[in-house]
Amino acid sequence: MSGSAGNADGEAEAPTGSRRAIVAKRVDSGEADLAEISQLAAAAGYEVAGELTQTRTEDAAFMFGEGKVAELRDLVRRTDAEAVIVDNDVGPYQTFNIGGVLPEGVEVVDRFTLILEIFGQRANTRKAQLQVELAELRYELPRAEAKASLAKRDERPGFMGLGEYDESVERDIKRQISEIRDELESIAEKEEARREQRRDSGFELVALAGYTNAGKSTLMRRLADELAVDENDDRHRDLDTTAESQDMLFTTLGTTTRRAEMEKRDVLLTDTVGFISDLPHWLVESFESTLDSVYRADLVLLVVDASEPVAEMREKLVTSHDTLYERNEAPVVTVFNKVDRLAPGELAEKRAALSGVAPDPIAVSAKTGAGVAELRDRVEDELPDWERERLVLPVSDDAMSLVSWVHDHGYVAEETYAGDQVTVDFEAKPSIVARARAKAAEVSAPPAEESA
Ligand SMILES: Nc1nc2c(ncn2[C@@H]2O[C@H](COP(=O)(O)OP(=O)(O)OP(=O)(O)O)[C@@H](O)[C@H]2O)c(=O)[nH]1
Ligand SMILES: [Mg+2]
Repeated sequence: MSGSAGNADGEAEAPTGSRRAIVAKRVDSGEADLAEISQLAAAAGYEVAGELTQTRTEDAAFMFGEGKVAELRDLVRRTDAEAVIVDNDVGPYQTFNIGGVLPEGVEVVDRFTLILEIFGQRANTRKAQLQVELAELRYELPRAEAKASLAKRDERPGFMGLGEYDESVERDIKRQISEIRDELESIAEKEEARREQRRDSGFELVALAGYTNAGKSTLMRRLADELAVDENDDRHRDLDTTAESQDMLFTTLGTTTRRAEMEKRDVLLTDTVGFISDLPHWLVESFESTLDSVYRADLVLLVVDASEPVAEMREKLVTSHDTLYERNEAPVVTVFNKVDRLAPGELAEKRAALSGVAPDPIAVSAKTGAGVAELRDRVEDELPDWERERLVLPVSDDAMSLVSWVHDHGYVAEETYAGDQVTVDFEAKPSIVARARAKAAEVSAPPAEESA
């Protein structure tokens, strides 16, 4: 029914053909690192045709120094690039000014626009599309004014293809934003209701979170049953049927929920969009309803790629904690993934170096499966405590259906029959134990003979 929306066989996608782009970045001090912006460019379908960096304070008009912008123009000409991707928070006027120096038709793309391009390409559900649209509009809003005055000055007619501009554009953007917010809110409410319903059915909700490309989806497949959630819970279909993995940033955009194999607990594991640094709050907020699957979980597994250098791991952990900080309600367990790539001794060193941001991490390889059994145990340990209860019931049809309900909603340690009595010794969430007691009271009650 749900046509497979993603690309099927791990074939690297080139959604828009290869557009050639220059990646550029300015830093106040030190050396500009283009690794991540280049990966983002590749994820958006660009081929990186050239690089340019500058260490200097920000130029108000051009972001880079004017001489550097001239260099950029020459590089664009030489490489025949169609776009310049700037890994800085480029203001509307700076964008306009850089564009004015570049050959006609060459686009200036900043980090956020690039990320939105990637999200736009991956958005295959109504919710994802709305979130991307919301983020685009929120990006556009402060620029609308700048464009209006630029267009009025007629310095470059049809600036960014938007033709005439007036205040009504701003009003229109605001109206669209509020409409999309309303729709997203109603989606979020439905999802919250679904989470509650799942909790009522005895499931614990565990979410995978972490920087993009940390290995969340790969770990999901390790931990989860092949059984898709909708087979357990047929009223609700989750999004994609598979959580894809690729060595690419933002492979996952939507949310996938699977039942995870645990010893005692019934766990629903959710994989979702990864975190990335230097995102403005409006962009993170636009994806709030997707991030709710993390924020509202019972436990968060914060996955980090442990094959990266300590400094990078630390930065990514800090970004992840910042993203979680405001809204997250659940306990967090840090998972050092990709330990198959570590040299002997490296794990201990990294653990020690990162103990401040990653206390007591659990080390796994989602690829080989090493450490995954320990991770399962750890998840069960960290989930909120269960209560123990023992019910003695008269054997009857009602009692048997209660016993099977208890099996479905908790962990039965022992079930014994003696004479016409059955005893179930079990553990479950406090709310489940309370419901089991109430049901037991009904089952055990003497046949209806209430006096009138
Ligand atoms: N060597 C090694 N590679 C891994 C391991 N886990 C994941 N990978 C690789 O890391 C890359 C990213 O994995 P994903 O599972 O797509 O990562 P993700 O966190 O879901 O990434 P996004 O959805 O893009 O945010 C893929 O190429 C995986 O094959 C691991 O334990 N060891
Ligand atoms: Mg993923």
